[in-house]
Amino acid sequence: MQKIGFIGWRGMVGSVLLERMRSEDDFAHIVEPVFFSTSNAGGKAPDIDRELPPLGDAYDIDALAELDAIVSCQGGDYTQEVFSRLRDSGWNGYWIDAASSLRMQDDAVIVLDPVNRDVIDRAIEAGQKNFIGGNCTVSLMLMALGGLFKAGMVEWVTAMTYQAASGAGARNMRELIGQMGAIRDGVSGELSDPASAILEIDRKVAADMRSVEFPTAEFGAPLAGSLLPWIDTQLENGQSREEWKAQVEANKILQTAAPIPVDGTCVRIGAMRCHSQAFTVKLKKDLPMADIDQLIGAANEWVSVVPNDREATLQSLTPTAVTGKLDIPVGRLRKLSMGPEYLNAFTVGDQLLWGAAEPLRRILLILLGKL
Ligand SMILES: NC(=O)C1=CN([C@@H]2O[C@H](COP(=O)(O)OP(=O)(O)OC[C@H]3O[C@@H](n4cnc5c(N)ncnc54)[C@H](OP(=O)(O)O)[C@@H]3O)[C@@H](O)[C@H]2O)C=CC1
Ligand SMILES: N[C@@H](CC(=O)OP(=O)(O)O)C(=O)O
Repeated sequence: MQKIGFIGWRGMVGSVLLERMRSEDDFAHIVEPVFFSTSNAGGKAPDIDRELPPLGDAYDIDALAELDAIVSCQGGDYTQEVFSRLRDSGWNGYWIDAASSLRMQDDAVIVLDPVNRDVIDRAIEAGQKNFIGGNCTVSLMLMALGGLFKAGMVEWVTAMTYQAASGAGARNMRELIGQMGAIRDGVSGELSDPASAILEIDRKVAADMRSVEFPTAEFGAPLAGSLLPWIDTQLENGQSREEWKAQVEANKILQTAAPIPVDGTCVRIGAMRCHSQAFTVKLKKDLPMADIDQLIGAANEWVSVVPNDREATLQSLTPTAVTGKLDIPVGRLRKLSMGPEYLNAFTVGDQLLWGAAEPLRRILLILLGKL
């Protein structure tokens, strides 16, 4: 692989990918990186400490067809528009993509190598060419609970999620902060007066959040000071599309012989870029807690078990503690009162790192023979 194209590198996921690739010196393994744009062909390529040609046109099928591999963080609309035309032109290179469009196709592998390296290796061996990053929530769940799945201990899981604004996009992150600011600004006078009545502050906050002036163009409803128990589109069976992805993608990543049920409620909360999840795991048998800790904590080099005590939890198991890091802490591990086979667990992960950019960075290295 000599010539590798990057599309969507200036977006939020693409920027995190580039940042990781620069900090790990990945470009040293790439003979000819080529950067593209959907909006600024001919513009300046990003700084990767190397002379680069101007940006190519991301819709130029002939230019794309010269590449050995393409990494796209541009989004599903772009994939829909370009991928089939490129394949129809006879292109047989590797397509690596953050978007969900191709994930469930038979000829696509969902990549999360700390969990499914065996699946990836078999696919490469078999000549498969489409390697797609998983849904952020699913990838973070499997990074956290992969040890239990691998040991065949999981009968079913419910995942109740607390998903960050970043999953909805950069504009949504801005809107969340704008909403926080609007709430604060509406009661700044009362806040500076310690004697002001809290119920009056609360009344004003609620009125501001319900007013038509409150900034909700992106989320469609107030998120700051509230939450949104629906993510992505609506399916006929009552699930949100985000909830549907949990089972289908997890089982595809793991290539399970019989599907393991995974279902729950996906909720947007006012965190910036870390998704949290509360799990109930129905174990296949009553495993001792020490064995559970061992299975979870030894599954990969990023996961760690947080002791189930208040101080450690508030110190290490929050979006604030995890943001910007590859760490996957798992805590609140205890048996539930439903019985010894019912395990409670809670995890937090950066949805732009393991949830989006990192699996793509790593599949590229695998295909380059560097991982
Ligand atoms: N956000 C997430 O958490 C996750 C996203 N994904 C997938 O990745 C795709 C990309 O998501 P995301 O990175 O959030 O999308 P962004 O909206 O941040 O970026 C997408 C593209 O928008 C263009 N763009 C237009 N204006 C700007 C601007 N001011 N700053 C930066 N880019 C701009 C860029 O294309 P150009 O340079 O060509 O103009 C950029 O590549 C998603 O559609 C989704 O399929 C997957 C997992 C998680
Ligand atoms: N839907 C996720 C983010 C995302 O982009 O997911 P997917 O890659 O499955 O479309 C969220 O809102 O948090």
